[in-house]
Amino acid sequence: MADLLSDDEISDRLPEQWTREGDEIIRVFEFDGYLDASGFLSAAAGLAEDAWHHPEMTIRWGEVEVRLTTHDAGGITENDIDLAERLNGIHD
Ligand SMILES: C[C@H](O)[C@H](O)[C@H]1CNC2=NC(N)=NC(=O)C2=N1
Repeated sequence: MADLLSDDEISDRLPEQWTREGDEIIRVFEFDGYLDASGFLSAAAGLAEDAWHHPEMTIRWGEVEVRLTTHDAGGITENDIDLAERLNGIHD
């Protein structure tokens, strides 16, 4: 199981456009409409399954909010950072 990251490690490794809220890292990905957001959601779910690391994702018109934490560790680990970077990669 991945170890919890320290506050400094989280700050240093937080990917672009992501913010930290307590035990989670969050990004709201923006899109031109609902179907674009839906396509991202599906692709993101595939990356999560590949990583075997599953975020909470909320789809709204024109955006997908992604919240990542490592439940098994009770906080933020490198698994969260790594998946956040991969999600940036399919959007930015
Ligand atoms: C049993 C299963 O391997 C675990 O629940 C995995 C699955 N996906 C997961 N996703 C997240 N976000 N955190 C976990 O600790 C986690 N653990």
